[in-house]
Amino acid sequence: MNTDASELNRRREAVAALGSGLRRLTESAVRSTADPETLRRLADEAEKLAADLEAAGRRPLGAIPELDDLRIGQRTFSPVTGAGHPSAPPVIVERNENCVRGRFTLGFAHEGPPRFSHGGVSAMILDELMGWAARTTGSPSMTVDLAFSYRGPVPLGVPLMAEAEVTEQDGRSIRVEGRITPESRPEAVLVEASGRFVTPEPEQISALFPGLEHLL
Ligand SMILES: CCCCCCCCCCCC(=O)SCCNC(=O)CCNC(=O)[C@H](O)C(C)(C)COP(=O)(O)OP(=O)(O)OC[C@H]1O[C@@H](n2cnc3c(N)ncnc32)[C@H](O)[C@@H]1OP(=O)(O)O
Repeated sequence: MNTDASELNRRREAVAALGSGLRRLTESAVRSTADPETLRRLADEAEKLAADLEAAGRRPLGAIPELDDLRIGQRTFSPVTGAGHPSAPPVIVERNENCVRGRFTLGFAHEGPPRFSHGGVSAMILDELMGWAARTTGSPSMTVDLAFSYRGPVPLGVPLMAEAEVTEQDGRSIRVEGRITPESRPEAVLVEASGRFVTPEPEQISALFPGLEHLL
């Protein structure tokens, strides 16, 4: 495959366009009040679209998409930040020296209590952003311990912000704090998180991610 810069850009734009269409479809599906005949007809069309995508080529388990850069948290198909993922908000991330900030709006696809986010969605967003904050130390790491306080319900359809920062590093262990707030009221903390991330030993990296060591 030709992977020069303009070809990668064309692919990136096409992946984002498909992701955007699928997100609209997902949102429409979970809001739909259509009759059973309409739903059955659309289900058949969805199966055909899936078969077309499968026939056009699929990456094997563990293969990193050529659009990704794991060192900076660029993951095209992440369920949190991926422009190509059908249920990612997606969170748009800015990285700074030892912290990251993400902006996003949640929809019906992320609903828990009526009108509010599912608690697991907030947790998933914080886990990923806190992981990328830990990565600002220069070492790849994995979540080993993560605790949340849900202080207020997280509204759907409202611009939100998630922030994560490294507060301590001791050898392989990195402490990270995170929070979700409304974008317009950063002082109103809705979810607070505190976690520990551990850098696997080189032999653990080789065992867990064979062949990917140079990408981490
Ligand atoms: C990398 C590329 C990513 C690249 C891609 C990243 C995408 C972003 C994703 C966001 C982040 C995730 O979700 S990551 C996915 C979720 N996480 C995981 O699957 C991790 C599962 N855990 C593991 O595989 C393992 O715990 C390792 C490999 C991380 C570490 O194993 P280990 O080396 O045997 O650990 P061990 O020596 O026992 O412990 C090391 C230190 O951590 C502490 N520790 C260990 N486990 C825990 C624990 N559950 N709770 C508290 N503390 C713990 C120990 O007390 C010790 O502290 P001390 O005695 O030294 O003080």
